[in-house]
Amino acid sequence: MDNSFASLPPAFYTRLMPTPLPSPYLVGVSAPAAQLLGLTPADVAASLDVVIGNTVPERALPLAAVYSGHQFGVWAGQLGDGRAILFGDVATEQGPMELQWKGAGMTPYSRMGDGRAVLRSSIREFLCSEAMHALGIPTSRALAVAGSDQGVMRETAETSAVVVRMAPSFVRFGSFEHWYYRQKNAELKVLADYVIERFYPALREEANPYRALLEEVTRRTAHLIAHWQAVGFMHGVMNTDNMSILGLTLDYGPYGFMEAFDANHICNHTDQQGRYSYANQPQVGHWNCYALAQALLPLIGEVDETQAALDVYQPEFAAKLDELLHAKLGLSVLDQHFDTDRALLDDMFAMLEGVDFTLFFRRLSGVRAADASGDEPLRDLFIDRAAFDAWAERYRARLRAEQSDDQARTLAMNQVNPKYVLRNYLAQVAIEKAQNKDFSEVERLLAVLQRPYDEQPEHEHYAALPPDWASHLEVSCSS
Ligand SMILES: Nc1ncnc2c1ncn2[C@@H]1O[C@H](COP(=O)(O)OP(=O)(O)OP(=O)(O)O)[C@@H](O)[C@H]1O
Repeated sequence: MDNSFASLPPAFYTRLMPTPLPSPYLVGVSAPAAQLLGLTPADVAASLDVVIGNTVPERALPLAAVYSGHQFGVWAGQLGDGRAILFGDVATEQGPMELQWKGAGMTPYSRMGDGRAVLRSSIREFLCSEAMHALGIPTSRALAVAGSDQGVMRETAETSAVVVRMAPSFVRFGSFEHWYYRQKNAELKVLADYVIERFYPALREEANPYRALLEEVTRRTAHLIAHWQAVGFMHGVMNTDNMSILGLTLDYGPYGFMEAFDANHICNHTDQQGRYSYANQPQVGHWNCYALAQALLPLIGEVDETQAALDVYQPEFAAKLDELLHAKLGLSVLDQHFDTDRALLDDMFAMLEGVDFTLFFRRLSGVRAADASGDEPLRDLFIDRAAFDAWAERYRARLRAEQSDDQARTLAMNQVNPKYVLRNYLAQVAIEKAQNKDFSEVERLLAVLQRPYDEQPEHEHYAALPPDWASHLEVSCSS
């Protein structure tokens, strides 16, 4: 095991060891994540001491990286890996993957924190990382989660856990902001060169590789957020220290999937102003790229060039979202339908208010082009049936302009509209069982979420509307 990040000068991190936890137990393993590393779940289970951070793999060089960032729009100064420890990278068929423990103890960047993560939030990160991957959305992965009964204090007493997560890199926008705000241009350049060399080698040939880097990261971020919007994912804490330089979904905290549609929904109870609401995510993504642009300005050199790189955000986001929404509706993007499609989509979102987001799109594939005979299950989701009927007629008219027949379209739509997403209450059920040492639901739920587009008749209830008690669930930054 190597640690490429450790090839950077020592100013970028602090070498340290994880702090052991007593009597660890395995909570869950992701078989596909293990497979990527050439391991079986049994191999991972046999290495429980490594998963929890009590044993450091041979040749690993554990370290905590320094970064800064804007939190809720305000410059927060130095942050850094306060509870994540990078221990090395492993070659995989998708290129080298860095491995981190999250929750493995204090680091010099822990500030007021205890360096720990609770079982609840660790299960949420584990499940959602793998669920997002299965949905086809760029994300950090999670190999395994292990727990220990060592207590940690949050709003109430909870127990500790560690997630082993993986990504080609955990470098964040805030990693660049860190050096920019300290006016350390030499370090800024070292970091940018490292990222280009390792993750964007094609950009070395560009006239201005730093401008090209900004443009590419901006494009990836725009695409990532289009994916989030299309699947109804809300990140909850889109601070610049949670924005990946590779355009991955990073840091699963108080996230949520849209249930009863409300464009202004805020999934993070701590976010009282709704800065990170569903509707605001695209704009915040742009704002965050702006913060990165500011940090890269000394390397790019020209304000106009920097602005031009940033300007790709809006058109890239709009085009990607349009493409994804068209696919969700089983429509092709055709210029001659531009205006009707715009109106069809706008009116769809207006009509969707209060309707379950995931069920709506999944059931949409049952609509037939010729008549209303396939409408029923979808129509049942609406209180205002007349409004639905009127929209469905327009949708049908538009479907008739497509080449595809109903059957082919249904199949294609079911490949892009998931049946199973990680609803908060599903995670909650798994968490409560796990808190009583029953990890079977973590395993079952993970297996369901790893095939989100498949009909799984035996797991139909995982696709159902949330129960009444779920409306009282609140997730916050506390983790
Ligand atoms: N319990 C804790 N102990 C120490 N540091 C913490 C703790 N919780 C959060 N932090 C630190 O506070 C900052 C912001 O927290 P945030 O919840 O966004 O990150 P995180 O979930 O810990 O980590 P990551 O972004 O690596 O997934 C990060 O620098 C993080 O390391």
